[in-house]
Amino acid sequence: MSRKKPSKSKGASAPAASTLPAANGPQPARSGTARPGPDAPPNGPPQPGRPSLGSDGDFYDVAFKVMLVGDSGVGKTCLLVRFKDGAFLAGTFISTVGIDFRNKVLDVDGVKVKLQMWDTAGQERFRSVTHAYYRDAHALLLLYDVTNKASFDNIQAWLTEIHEYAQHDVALMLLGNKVDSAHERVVKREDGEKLAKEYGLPFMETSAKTGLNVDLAFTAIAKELKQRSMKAPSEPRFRLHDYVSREGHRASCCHP
Ligand SMILES: Nc1nc2c(ncn2[C@@H]2O[C@H](COP(=O)(O)OP(=O)(O)OP(=O)(O)O)[C@@H](O)[C@H]2O)c(=O)[nH]1
Ligand SMILES: [Mg+2]
Repeated sequence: MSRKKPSKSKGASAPAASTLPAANGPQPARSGTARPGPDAPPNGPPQPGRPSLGSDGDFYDVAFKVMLVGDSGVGKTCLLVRFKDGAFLAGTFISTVGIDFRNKVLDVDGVKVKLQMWDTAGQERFRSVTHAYYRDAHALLLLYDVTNKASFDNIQAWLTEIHEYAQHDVALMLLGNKVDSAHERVVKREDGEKLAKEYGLPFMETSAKTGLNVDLAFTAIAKELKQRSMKAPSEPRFRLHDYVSREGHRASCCHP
């Protein structure tokens, strides 16, 4: 069994994207799937009955790729670190170079779902690098910063890019981050809701600093992807929109 250690360093150079079948199927559990790029095995139907050991030493049933996109500085890396490690990266802003990734295995209704989370660089000069990864993504978290109007205005441009490069059925969620910075807020919650409605996207406001809605955003995506790939005929359909609007906490509720 392969025990390759995946590169986790910032600034990891971008491997070429691996080929996916048109159906954008989930990755079945098997060793070595933690490593993105040319060595990653082709996707295929999930095999929930055969939990496998990933290269991080983590058992999982099915794996999916989730990509974080949005302008530089909106908090993609911090959101990922908050979710993965439960910590906030305060201090000097270190912009991501190229692409970085982290893995986390979640228990979704008794199924071990491994999320391979790709943290992209928001800076324009890395755009061609990130384009190569879109088509392999099963889900995209599109972020803007509620204290930065330009990052909100750029959401439409990001959606155009997503439609151009991602799979047509990619699971997509819009996140307005940094809601802890109430005094600096320039994008109202209603504006985010309106934009999300316009494009038919599930929407939540988050804070990588306090952790507000961070676990929820990733869990919602994991539930959606797991259901898409292994829903039993008798099982009621998971509705991402409903789940997110029902479970999403408002910043004023002072959740963690
Ligand atoms: N107050 C507050 N600051 C945040 C939050 N999330 C991120 N930040 C800060 O915003 C800055 C940018 O965060 P990053 O996560 O590095 O931004 P990024 O989107 O990864 O940026 P690129 O890698 O350049 O694309 C850092 O100084 C963070 O400390 C948040 O939820 N609240
Ligand atoms: Mg970053």
